[in-house]
Amino acid sequence: MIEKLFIDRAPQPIAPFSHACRVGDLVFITGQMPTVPETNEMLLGTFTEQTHRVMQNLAIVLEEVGSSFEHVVQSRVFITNMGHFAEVNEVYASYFPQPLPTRTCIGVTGLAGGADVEVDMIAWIPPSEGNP
Ligand SMILES: C=C(N)C(=O)O
Repeated sequence: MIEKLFIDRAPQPIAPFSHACRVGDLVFITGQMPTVPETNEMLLGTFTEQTHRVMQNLAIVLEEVGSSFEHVVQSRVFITNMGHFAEVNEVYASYFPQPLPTRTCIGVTGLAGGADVEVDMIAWIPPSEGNP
């Protein structure tokens, strides 16, 4: 069964998608943008600022589905300028315990809403009271 999840606390969708789809103990999370959840406005700051916001948005979704950065198995990072690769990596890595999940980084010509950073993830949902 596929469970399509809508997360109230996360930034609201700016395109036709669910925040996440759960299949068994895996959750597939839509690419998060640097959108501020409280205002639903895009934070178009530096790559560092945008990456923090993106990772904070992913933290909201991970928490709401009963997972965490520790349980991410794969991510994809999209950035509009590979000149900021190192800057994005530093912020990105700071959210994970070691060892890191698998990842692909892709340089793109543009992202929705004029953003410079987008990250999507696949994560495992470990057993818990709500997920026996
Ligand atoms: C923002 C997106 N993740 C999208 O448009 O697909």
